[in-house]
Amino acid sequence: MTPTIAKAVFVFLAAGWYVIRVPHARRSRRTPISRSARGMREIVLLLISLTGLGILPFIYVVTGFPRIASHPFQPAVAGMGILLAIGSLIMFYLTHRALGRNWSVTLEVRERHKLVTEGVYERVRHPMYTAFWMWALAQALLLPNWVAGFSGMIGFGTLYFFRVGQEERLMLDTFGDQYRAYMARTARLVPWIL
Ligand SMILES: C[S@@+](CC[C@H](N)C(=O)[O-])C[C@H]1O[C@@H](n2cnc3c(N)ncnc32)[C@H](O)[C@@H]1O
Repeated sequence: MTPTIAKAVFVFLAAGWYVIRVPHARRSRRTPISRSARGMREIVLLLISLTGLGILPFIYVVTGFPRIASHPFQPAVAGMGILLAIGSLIMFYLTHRALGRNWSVTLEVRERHKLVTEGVYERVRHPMYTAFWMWALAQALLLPNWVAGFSGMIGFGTLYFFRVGQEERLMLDTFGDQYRAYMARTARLVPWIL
C-alpha cells in the first residue's frame, strides 16, 4: 500500500459514484415533480458538500495542495479506507436501485412517488447518507492531509445536518402516518443505533 494507490482508490470511489448516479440523474430529469423544497439554501448546501467530498480532495490528489497540511501516510489506516470505500460504493448502488424513480439529488417528491421501506431502507431511513458518511470517512483514511482528508466530513456533515430534518418533514407532509410509523421502527443512519 502506497500513497499513490490510496489516491487512486479515492479517484475510483468518485468515478464509481458517478457511474452509479448518471442513469438516475437522467431519469429524474424526465420524471415530473409534484412537490419541491429546492431553493437557494439547498443549492448552497449541495455546493458545500461537493467542495468537501470532491473539489478539495481532487485538487490535493492532482497537485498535493495544501502540502503544509500533509501528515505521515499509514498503510494500515489506508487499508481500512479501502474497505470503507468499497462498502460505500455497494451502499450507493443498493440505495439508488431501491429508490429508483423516487430518487432526487435534492428535496423533491415525484408524481406517483412511493415510500420505499424495503431492502436497505428496511432498518434505516437514510442509507444513501450512510454511504456518503462512509465516503467521507474513507476519504479521511485514504488521503494523508488534514484539509483534503477531513473536508468531506465537514462538507457532507454540513449538508446532512441542515437537510435531514427538512427531508423528514417533507416526507411526513407527503406520506403522513405511513412515514410516522416508518420513523418509529427505523434509525436514521445505522440500524438500531443512530
Ligand atoms: C438524495 S435522496 C436521499 C434519500 C434518503 N435520505 C437516503 O439517504 O437514502 C433524497 C430524496 O429521496 C426521497 N426519499 C427519501 N426517503 C425516501 C423513501 N424512504 N422512499 C422514497 N423516497 C424517499 C425524497 O423525496 C428526497 O427528495
